[in-house]
Amino acid sequence: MTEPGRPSAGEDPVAWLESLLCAPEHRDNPLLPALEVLLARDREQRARLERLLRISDCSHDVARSHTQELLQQYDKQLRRLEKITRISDRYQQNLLELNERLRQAALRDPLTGLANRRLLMARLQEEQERQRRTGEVFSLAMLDVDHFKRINDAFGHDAGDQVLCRMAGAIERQLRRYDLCARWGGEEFLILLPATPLAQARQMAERVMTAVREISLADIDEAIALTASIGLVQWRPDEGIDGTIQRADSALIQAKRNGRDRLQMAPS
Ligand SMILES: Nc1nc2c(ncn2[C@@H]2O[C@H](COP(=O)(O)OP(=O)(O)OP(=O)(O)O)[C@@H](O)[C@H]2O)c(=O)[nH]1
Repeated sequence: MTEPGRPSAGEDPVAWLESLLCAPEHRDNPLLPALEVLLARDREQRARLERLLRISDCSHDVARSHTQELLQQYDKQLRRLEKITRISDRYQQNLLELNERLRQAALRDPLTGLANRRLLMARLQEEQERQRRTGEVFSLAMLDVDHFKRINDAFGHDAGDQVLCRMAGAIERQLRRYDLCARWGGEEFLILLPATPLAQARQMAERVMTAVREISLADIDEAIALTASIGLVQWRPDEGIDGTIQRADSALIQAKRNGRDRLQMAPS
């Protein structure tokens, strides 16, 4: 039950006041004009408040959608960046591989895949410096295929190339991991044997000569017998690298003069 002169539970006090002001029994009440003014002001304030709330909600919505848009753009840029990074990684990898292939090409003989002169000279330089530090000597073998021109002349240049490649393989199979065989030019090979005195180098050179004799050329011609001559030298601390190579070359010439298919050691 509503207490007389009070709004019922849950009733809006403004609605209650409006209903009181409209009631005919209050028409002559002297407070009526003042209450009507207050009521009008209250309505106006409520309307303003609602307007403000609407504007605030609206700006919230705008801010929210703006933030979402920025987040989407950020995600998109991030995905793009990931893609670019992946591509750039791939390019870098390709570039590294290309560099490595170029480096290899600059240091390798294209026909046999052996070291070329440049790589051998660099290794000889290192060996010379190492010898000065450790006192260990190295040996050098200059190997030349015997009568190679005959193979070229009889079976053609391609067959000659095949023989050179098989020579390279046969020599390398006799070497240790730290030895280095280079193609010095034409049918001439230079073998660096680090930390190897002459007597030990001689055994290795003989093994190489045997391996050369055992190369099979049956697919080219049954009758070819492949042999090589070797000039062998031990490095001397009092000479430069060129001097050592020169002595190996002289020993090789001597081996050829002595009848080929043989090893000639240079005096130390
Ligand atoms: N197939 C082929 N032949 C080459 C290559 N480089 C050089 N030659 C040939 O190797 C031959 C070397 O001949 P020579 O210097 O007379 O020597 P040789 O016939 O081996 O005789 P000796 O060394 O005196 O036993 C020449 O015919 C060159 O043309 C090459 O890369 N491929």
